[in-house]
This record gives sequence, C-alpha cells and structure tokens, in this order.
Amino acid sequence: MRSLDEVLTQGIRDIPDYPQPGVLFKDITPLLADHTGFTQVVEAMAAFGKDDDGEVVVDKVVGIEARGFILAAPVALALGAGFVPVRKQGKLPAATYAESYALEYGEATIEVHQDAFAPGDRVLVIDDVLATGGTVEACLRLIRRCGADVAGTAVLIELSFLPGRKRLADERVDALVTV
Ligand SMILES: O=P(O)(O)OC[C@H]1O[C@H](OP(=O)(O)OP(=O)(O)O)[C@H](O)[C@@H]1O
Ligand SMILES: Nc1ncnc2[nH]cnc12
Repeated sequence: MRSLDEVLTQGIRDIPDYPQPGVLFKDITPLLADHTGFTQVVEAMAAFGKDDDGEVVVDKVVGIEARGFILAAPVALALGAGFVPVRKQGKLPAATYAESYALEYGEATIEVHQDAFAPGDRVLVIDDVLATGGTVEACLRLIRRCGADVAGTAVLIELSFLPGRKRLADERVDALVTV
C-alpha cells in the first residue's frame, strides 16, 4: 500500500493562474479518480473525528460547498455521523443563517439551515483547501450561531503561504498536507 504522502503527492496537481493570474490552484481531481488513494484520504480525515481510543467523538460532519462536499460525505459515513451541507448563498430551501467572507479570489456568502444541528451537537468541519481561512472562519460562525459545538476542522491541503492558520489560531485545525 502507498503511504498517504505518496497518495497526496501523486493526486494533487498545481494549476498556475487559475481561476485568475497569480493564483496557484491545487487541483484534487486526480486524487478523487484514484479509488485506493481517495479511500486512504477519507480514512485519514475521519480519524480527526475520533479520540485516541478510536471512539467517534462527533455527531455531525459539515461539508463546505462544493469541493468540501466530496470529502465530507464519505467522512460522515465512515464515522457513522450525520452530514450537514454549508452552501453558497441561495441554495438551501429552509430558513438559514448567512455569513460573508473574502476569498483568495473574490467574495462569497455561505449559509446553513438554522435547524441543521441539535443543541450541543459536536461538529467536525471538512474542506479541501485552507487558504486565507475566510471560508472556515465563516463556517465556524454559522455552526456556533446554530448552538452546536465545533469539535475541529480538517482539511486536505493547507497553503502555508497564506494566513489561514494564523487567522484560525484559536481553533483546532488539522491538515493532511501543508504546502
Ligand atoms: O481559506 P479560503 O481563502 O477561504 O479558501 C478556501 C476555500 O476556497 C475554495 O472554495 P471555493 O469558494 O473556490 O469553492 P468551490 O469548492 O465551489 O470550488 C476551497 O474549496 C475552500 O472552501
Ligand atoms: N490556491 C487554491 N487552490 C485550490 N483551492 C483554493 N481555494 C482557495 N485558494 C485555493
């Protein structure tokens, strides 16, 4: 079996100047097309929802639209936890909370259903990339407005040349790879 590092090195490619000049885009589509690699990644991310004895310590897994969905749904199933989508503005049908934030390449608003969590639910947030940290920060605000507890955030890739880690200094954030 390949190591997780090999899987990540083989499965993540750099696309310069996408979606705009100056951005080095981390493309995870080769990894997603690699069944054994994708399986290893899901297992590694699910481990952040367990304690040292392997007991599941989260009730819900949040995925952030769109790439976060791809990782979070299988992580939720692997943990036996519920899946909650955090979506871009205007996509969720029932009453929502909304938070706006700045991205490496633009601005966005994300939303969550107000009734997505039971009070005190322990929540693991999953996304593909931590860049400026604006998306995760807004997502954590949404979860807390719902009355749920953030257990942690796990991302596939952390971009160390951007200030995401610093911005989230008070939060538990784990990354499978830092570049
Ligand atoms: O740390 P940040 O600077 O906030 O950036 C990270 C976010 O940017 C990307 O999402 P994007 O909004 O491009 O959406 P997509 O998943 O729909 O492609 C990525 O999937 C993260 O959610
Ligand atoms: N450089 C990057 N590559 C992929 N996704 C991103 N989201 C924000 N910045 C990104």
